[in-house]
Amino acid sequence: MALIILGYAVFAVLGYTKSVVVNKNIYLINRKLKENFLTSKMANVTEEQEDFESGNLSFFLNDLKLLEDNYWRQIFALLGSIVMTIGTLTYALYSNVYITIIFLLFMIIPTLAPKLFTKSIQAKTDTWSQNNQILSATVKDLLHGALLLRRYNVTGGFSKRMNRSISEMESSNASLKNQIALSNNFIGMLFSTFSYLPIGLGIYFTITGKITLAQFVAIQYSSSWILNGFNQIITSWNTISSTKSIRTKIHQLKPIKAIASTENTVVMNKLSANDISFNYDQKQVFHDVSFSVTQGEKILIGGKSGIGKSTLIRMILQELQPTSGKFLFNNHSYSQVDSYNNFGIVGQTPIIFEDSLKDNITLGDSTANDQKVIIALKQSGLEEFANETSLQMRINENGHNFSGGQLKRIEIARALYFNRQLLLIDEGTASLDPETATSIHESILNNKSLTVIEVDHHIPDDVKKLYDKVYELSSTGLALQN
Ligand SMILES: Nc1ncnc2c1ncn2[C@@H]1O[C@H](COP(=O)(O)OP(=O)(O)OP(=O)(O)O)[C@@H](O)[C@H]1O
Repeated sequence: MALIILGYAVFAVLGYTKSVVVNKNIYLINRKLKENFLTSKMANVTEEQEDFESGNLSFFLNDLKLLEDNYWRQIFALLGSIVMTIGTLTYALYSNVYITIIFLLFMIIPTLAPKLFTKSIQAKTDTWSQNNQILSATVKDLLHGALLLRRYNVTGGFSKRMNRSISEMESSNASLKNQIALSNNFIGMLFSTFSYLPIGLGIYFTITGKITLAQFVAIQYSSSWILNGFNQIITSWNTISSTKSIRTKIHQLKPIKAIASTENTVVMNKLSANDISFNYDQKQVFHDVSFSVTQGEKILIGGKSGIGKSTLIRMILQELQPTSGKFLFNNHSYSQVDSYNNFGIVGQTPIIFEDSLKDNITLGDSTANDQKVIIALKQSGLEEFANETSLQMRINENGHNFSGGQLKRIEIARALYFNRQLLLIDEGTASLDPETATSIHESILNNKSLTVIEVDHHIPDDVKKLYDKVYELSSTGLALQN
């Protein structure tokens, strides 16, 4: 009795140890995989990528979870089954080679069966993944716009879209699980059926004296272990193959590019645009645009909405290539990495991270020198936060605990902290009240060491006076206004 209890206890400890080892490995694999995925996506982002946030968020949370359950855990299960099967197979072969081979031959058919299901399971996994992405985009959109919907008293707004996304995702989830269950049960049935047939042969051999009764019993017992082992191997293999498209996407991850750092900045003397023309496909946006800006100079480029001001900024950043003409930095061609190393950008909507004020300025470098951050805060007009206590202040989601003007100044402080000598401002103050916009302009335009190219079409005349040059962009080129 005590021996039996001890046996069960040993099995329990072994079972627990196996789980701990598997979970430790899954932890290490997931950590590495998720870090690599996120770093690669962040390092290779471009403005053109559709559904970048919702698509990747869904892949990160859903597809990688599916990969854990249906790939990594199955790999460990597969290894366990292989060890068990080889062990019992060796024992069975030792008992009687011929009967064991007959058992194995009967298993060929169920072993081939998963091929029937591979394609349909993969297709259902792909549908599940797409529907998860659609649902993520819907959830992100609805939570982002929840307050607006409430303010219009239409909390049920977009309910059709929400219901459709949820139901399509859940139904593809159920459909995928059903398909895997159908496949596994079918394979299980074949294994059971084909394992009974050789038993008849075993009985015949025993009756005719070709094998002893002891051998027959040994083979029959071990055959059920072998059968289970094979069944588990095939089932795991079947589930593993359903994750093929997820694994393909991981293999296609682009390598991590060099990340821009303050060490790579060079002294800026001049940036020039020489006869720049640009088309989106066949549609001409503008042509023959030329200008230059030297160190410390501030220029403003106006022009009606849709004329191509943001397009021009993206070309300066080398994110878009001109149809003809060339941009030169210090009289040389330059790459996108050069532009990211040397140019700071302030856009219409501030990009704010749910983190400390310091991390928002140093972009996550909490080991950065506080004094350097404090200087950047002062230079950008955020004196009230230019102290060590305020640096640790947490900025809420979307910067809700800061004003629009303060968030804008945080973006400017970021560029100054990173020693960006050329600031590209794309309608940076358009959403602010005139007083705040003027005050922000004053702190930027009075900074002698900063070079500024700003594109905006609603800058008041008294602020226009602060620029060295004011241009007007039109489809036929750039005209100097002062
Ligand atoms: N990815 C794109 N594909 C095709 N056309 C585009 C694309 N992005 C912008 N456009 C078009 O190019 C033109 C210039 O757009 P751009 O955003 O540069 O104008 P803008 O002067 O900055 O406008 P605004 O002042 O309203 O911000 C517009 O007609 C716009 O519709």
